[in-house]
Order: sequence, then structure tokens, then C-alpha cells
Amino acid sequence: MRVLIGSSAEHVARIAADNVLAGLAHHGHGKNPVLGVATGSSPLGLYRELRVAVAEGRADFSNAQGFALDEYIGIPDTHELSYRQTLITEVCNTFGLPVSGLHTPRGMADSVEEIEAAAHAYDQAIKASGGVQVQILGIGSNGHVGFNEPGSALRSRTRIKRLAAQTRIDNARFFDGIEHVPTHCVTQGLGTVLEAGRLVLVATGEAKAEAVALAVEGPLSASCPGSVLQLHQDAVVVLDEAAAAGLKKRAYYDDAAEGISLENLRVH
Ligand SMILES: N[C@@H]1[C@@H](O)[C@H](O)[C@@H](COP(=O)(O)O)O[C@@H]1O
Repeated sequence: MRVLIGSSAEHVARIAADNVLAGLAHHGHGKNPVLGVATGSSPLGLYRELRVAVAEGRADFSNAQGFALDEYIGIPDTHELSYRQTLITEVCNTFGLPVSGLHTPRGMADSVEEIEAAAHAYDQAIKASGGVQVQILGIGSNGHVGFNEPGSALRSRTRIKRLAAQTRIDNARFFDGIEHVPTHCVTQGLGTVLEAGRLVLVATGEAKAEAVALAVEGPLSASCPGSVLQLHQDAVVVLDEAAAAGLKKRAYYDDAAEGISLENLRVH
């Protein structure tokens, strides 16, 4: 795992965008990007940086596919608070990933079985695309990734999940009161997320410091779903100072952030 700490919101966004683009070049050879996209405030600066990269000719998402991490159950995907509409605004309309290439889990159906079948088909669609090359992630204040709440199986697949009380409180700001926040969602499983070529997790602000410390330095545990990043071969965690405040091995991360080159290996 690489832990990179930016000095400002803009710096965090730039570091994250650079790591997304490098990840696409490495895991996807730059052609037909398959990007895992997340809602939430954490990746918004990163999305704006991807727009800059497109404008400067350093990136092209016009043939890309995007797979969302999650969707609320019970909100039509045409509703402005659905994650589909949120991602159309924040991803498609920002850096040009085509709406026709945006996949979101199905959160509305006539039966639970239909939602479960669609969740299974979602995992198959990810596989059929060749797999997510770079997965963008945020982290909830309770350590959730996607909507994999504490207690989620570390090898879980896309499925229906009950939202934690804390998550509903955190997300109530988007709704007219907590009673309107859905109680359930469909989320990619932690096992699904782990299959992406690279994971880029962005977290900012002191409210994330405890979750980040547990995810990065705590034990691998379903109690902190973010700790599953410790199992991944190419995970990058991009933080601001506030979100990094609970880390004990900060000096090491700063040293390692120099990267690996013949020069800094100091073999001569
Ligand atoms: N399902 C989403 C997550 O994908 C997101 O990472 C998290 C953090 O959101 P924010 O970045 O706004 O703090 O909350 C939501 O519940």
C-alpha cells in the first residue's frame, strides 16, 4: 500500500488524479479505460483534475466504461438523489465518460429476487468488461467502502446491504430529513472491489482520521471494511493532513513517497 499525503485539497486531487491515470496506463494499457467510480465529496476534486487532464490531451474517457460502487434501493435511477444521476453529473458531465458507458447497480425492482439477480449480473458485467482497471474509493466515517458496512465479509460480492445508522446520519444532509434516507442499498462487495487492478482511496478531513488509521494501520478486519486494502497489491491511499492525523508511521510514508528509481535506490 502507498500512502501519499497532500498539502492542500488541490494537491490531494492532483496526486489522486495522477495515480488514477498512471493506474489506467499500467493496468489498462491506456485503451478503453474501465474505471470504478464512487459518489461522495471525497473524489470531487479528483474528478475535476481528470477534466483538466482531458482538456490538456493527457487523458480520454470518450470510450471509457464506468462501474459505480453502489446504489440506493427504492430511489428510481432517474431521481436526482440516485447515485446514477449523481455520477452522471459528477463523472460523465465533468470528464466525459459517456452516459452509455456508465453502469450502476439496480436498486429498483418488483422483488428482492430481481434485485439479487441484477446484483449478480452486475458482477458478471464487470468481468465481461475485462475488469475494473482503476477503482476510485472514498471511506465512510465508520470505515465503510462502497456501502460495505462494518461486518461485511471480506470476500463479499455485489449484493443488498442494510445501511448502518451512522451512514444514514452522514448522508441525511442530501435528503429532507433522516426518515427519507433509504435503509438499504446494493453495493459491490469487498471481494468485487479487490479484483480491480489498482485502488485509489481518497480521504480528507478530521472526521475520516480514525477510519483511515484503522484501515491503513489497524488489523485486517470486517469491523473496518477499509482494512481490506491491505490485501491488495496496488492500493494507493491519498490523504490530506487532517485525515492523516491518526497515522503512526507517517515518517515512513513520507520517505517511501519518494518512489522507486535507480537514483533513489542509492545502489551506487
Ligand atoms: N457510498 C458512499 C461511499 O462510496 C463514500 O465513499 C462515502 C464517503 O462519502 P464522502 O466522500 O462524502 O465523505 O459515503 C457514501 O456513503
